[in-house]
Amino acid sequence: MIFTQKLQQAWATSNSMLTVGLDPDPQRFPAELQGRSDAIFEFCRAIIDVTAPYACAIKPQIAYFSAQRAEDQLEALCNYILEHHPGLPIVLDAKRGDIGSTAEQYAREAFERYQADAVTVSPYMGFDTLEPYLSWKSKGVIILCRTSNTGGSDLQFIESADGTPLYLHVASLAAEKWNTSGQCALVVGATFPEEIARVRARVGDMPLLIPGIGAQGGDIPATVKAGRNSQGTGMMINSSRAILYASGGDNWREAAAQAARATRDAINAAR
Ligand SMILES: O=c1ccn([C@@H]2O[C@H](COP(=O)(O)O)[C@@H](O)[C@H]2O)c(=O)[nH]1
Repeated sequence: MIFTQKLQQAWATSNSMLTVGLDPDPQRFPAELQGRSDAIFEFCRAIIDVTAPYACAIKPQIAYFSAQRAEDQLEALCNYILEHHPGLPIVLDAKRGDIGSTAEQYAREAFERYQADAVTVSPYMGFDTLEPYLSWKSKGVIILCRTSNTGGSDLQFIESADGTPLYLHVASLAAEKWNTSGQCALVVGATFPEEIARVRARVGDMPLLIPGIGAQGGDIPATVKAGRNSQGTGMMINSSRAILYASGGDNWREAAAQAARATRDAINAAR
């Protein structure tokens, strides 16, 4: 199934726009998993199982796996999601960006090796570097636009002669020229609701991946009001650490489920 269709179905069936981020940090794992060689897989598998009812997508951040030499565990997790939660889109957060020949390999890594439904990419090397991802016609290409970190303004706020900031150029290009597959989406941070609203005004109903609630302190009602599309959906609002590490004690599974449900409910209350 194509990415946007799978996402639409997930929004509807889960009644949720929460994306659960997988940023597994072994130093923060519960005692029962310490020292196990499969700890990353087991931690993330449990998190996926308990939060899936409240989520519209799962977003593994690849650095947390590769830094631990745990790419095999990420592969196993993606297989697990496909088998046990087939309706949940997998968004591989890799923020790739390189010349076309290398981008072809990154696209194969995301879509063949990890069987992701979508991958995050950087737009700053231009359209030819996005084409290898776009040639996978059913796969989502999620382009960095207005990131959630404060330093994002260093470049993304640079204005062209007509006063348009760079992040809005990216939004316009993504909506008007680059979306050759119809599967593009944009990353905009929940820490900047005003910019979310400006991006939404430029891109119609295009899906937005919105990190920055939870540990980064983004405001949920402001985010939802700024980012919802004409259908009242259109967002994958990501929370990682606030869900993964809701408790470091024996009740970590229940605490993660509770955090995911409360976040889903807070998002829905603002719709
Ligand atoms: O602008 C961006 C783009 C990506 N991220 C990623 O989202 C999660 C956020 O984690 P939290 O624990 O919920 O803060 C993480 O994987 C980032 O790499 C982002 O934060 N901002």
